[in-house]
Amino acid sequence: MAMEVVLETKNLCKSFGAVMVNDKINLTLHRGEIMAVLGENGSGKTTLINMIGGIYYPDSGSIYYENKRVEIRSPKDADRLGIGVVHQHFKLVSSMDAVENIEIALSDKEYKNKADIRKRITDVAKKYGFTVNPDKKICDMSVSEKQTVEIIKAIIKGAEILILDEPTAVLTPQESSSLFNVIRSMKKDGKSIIIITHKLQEVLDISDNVYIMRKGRYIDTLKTSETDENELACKMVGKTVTLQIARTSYEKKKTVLSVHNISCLSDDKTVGLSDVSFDLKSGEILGIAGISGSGQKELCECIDGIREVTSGKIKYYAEEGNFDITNKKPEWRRKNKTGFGFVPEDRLGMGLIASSDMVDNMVLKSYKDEAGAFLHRKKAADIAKYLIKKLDIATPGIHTPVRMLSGGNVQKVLLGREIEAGRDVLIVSYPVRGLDINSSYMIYNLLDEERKRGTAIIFVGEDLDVLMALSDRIMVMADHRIAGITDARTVTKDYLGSLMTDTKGQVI
Ligand SMILES: Nc1ncnc2c1ncn2[C@@H]1O[C@H](COP(=O)(O)OP(=O)(O)OP(=O)(O)O)[C@@H](O)[C@H]1O
Repeated sequence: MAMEVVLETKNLCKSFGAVMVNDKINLTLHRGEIMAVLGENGSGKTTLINMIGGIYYPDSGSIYYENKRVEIRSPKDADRLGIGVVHQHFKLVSSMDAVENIEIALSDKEYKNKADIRKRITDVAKKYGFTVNPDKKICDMSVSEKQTVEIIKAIIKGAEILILDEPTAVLTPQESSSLFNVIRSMKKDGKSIIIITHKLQEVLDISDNVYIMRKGRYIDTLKTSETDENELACKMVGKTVTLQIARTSYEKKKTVLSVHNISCLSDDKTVGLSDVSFDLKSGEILGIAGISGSGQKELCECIDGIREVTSGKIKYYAEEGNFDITNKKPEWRRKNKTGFGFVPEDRLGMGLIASSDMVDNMVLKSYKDEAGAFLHRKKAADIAKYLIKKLDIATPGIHTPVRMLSGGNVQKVLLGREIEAGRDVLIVSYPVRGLDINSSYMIYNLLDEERKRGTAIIFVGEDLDVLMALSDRIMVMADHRIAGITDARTVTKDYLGSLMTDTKGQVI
């Protein structure tokens, strides 16, 4: 690796209120280096890149670009220096196509001509191995395509340093590996990359060095080729962590949910689900595997009552009696106490109010049907306190607005709320996206505890090893139908992989 230093931070400090979230941070990035930044949720990673990217201004300390001290007071300053940041929430105009989005992002007159921009996009795509349609509207693009536009935009704006904040959290494994190929060709071209990711396997796969933070402090920089998952996890958390998933065998008592031949439409009115049937028992985790977009989202939404089922039936067998919940709206479900815990894959639709604190957000979900405003607020406050302890949520307290929490901690609030609602059925889609490795295992073990309590769980996941370790059965979806339902204890990864690409819909 070339040893030329491109970026250096010296003693960078940033506090929010009384909390020091970056404490004397020194980081050195070399030309052509891929540096992974690793740290638990709330350890200060995003804050650090936000200072380098001009979103926050440091309280003290300095930043050097190519050995010259620089002032980065806005994202425009960062752009001018050649620092491009791709945030988790993309900054693109949905109604415009890629060319128009890049056009408005450029201050440089040279590229203001649409044909020039289109050519620049295709040149960059060709050079680094991206696939992109410059004339496609952002609203019609997949998450991965939108991310591609963001990265191309940064390169066209002249980025020599590219900073990616959890870029793979929203990508399928296949999309992640194409992104990594692009990152490798950028490195070959002399660009430097900082990547934040919680996935240790990715850190080992893509980076040259790993920069580790804990509770706002710098801990260590490790050479990737000389470390492993266990060392990374321990350095990050500050103690030995066991990366083990419990799977309690539980005698399944009764069927709680029965899905009979359901079909539905997708958002774009094509097939969303085709003739899907299965039963779910109390105390069972049914893992759902499949290439993203194979009907998992539609299935969860039909069961939760927020997507219309066009044919078929969904039945819920509760203590209080049997209910046909097909196409029953959330209000009806709430009134009849037939609602389920639900963590959808689209986090924005999860019903958290960013400006409210944890207590109000707890009240939102479950406790408003109970008598007495004071009582249910007290109960919600108790649950908020319990969750902070149980899930190790980093927050100054139960009355801090949720928007002030780090991404992973917001996610823990949501997950905790849905799990603690104590419903008979819990549906979780990609529950550990954005969570650090320690918190991810905390969640797996919490799901196991729920199973022990008799909760019936639908767990949509992407990591086949985790699905195989945690679930009782795995249902594989392909092409919006069931490709197979297998015993998670005996199935092989290869077999699951073959079902994921099977479009014949053969139930085993
Ligand atoms: N605007 C803000 N106001 C108050 N506190 C904030 C603000 N932004 C971040 N924080 C706090 O700073 C701490 C560090 O947050 P940061 O987002 O940098 O963590 P992170 O390491 O990126 O976490 P994650 O992995 O969950 O994304 C958190 O405790 C968070 O609550």
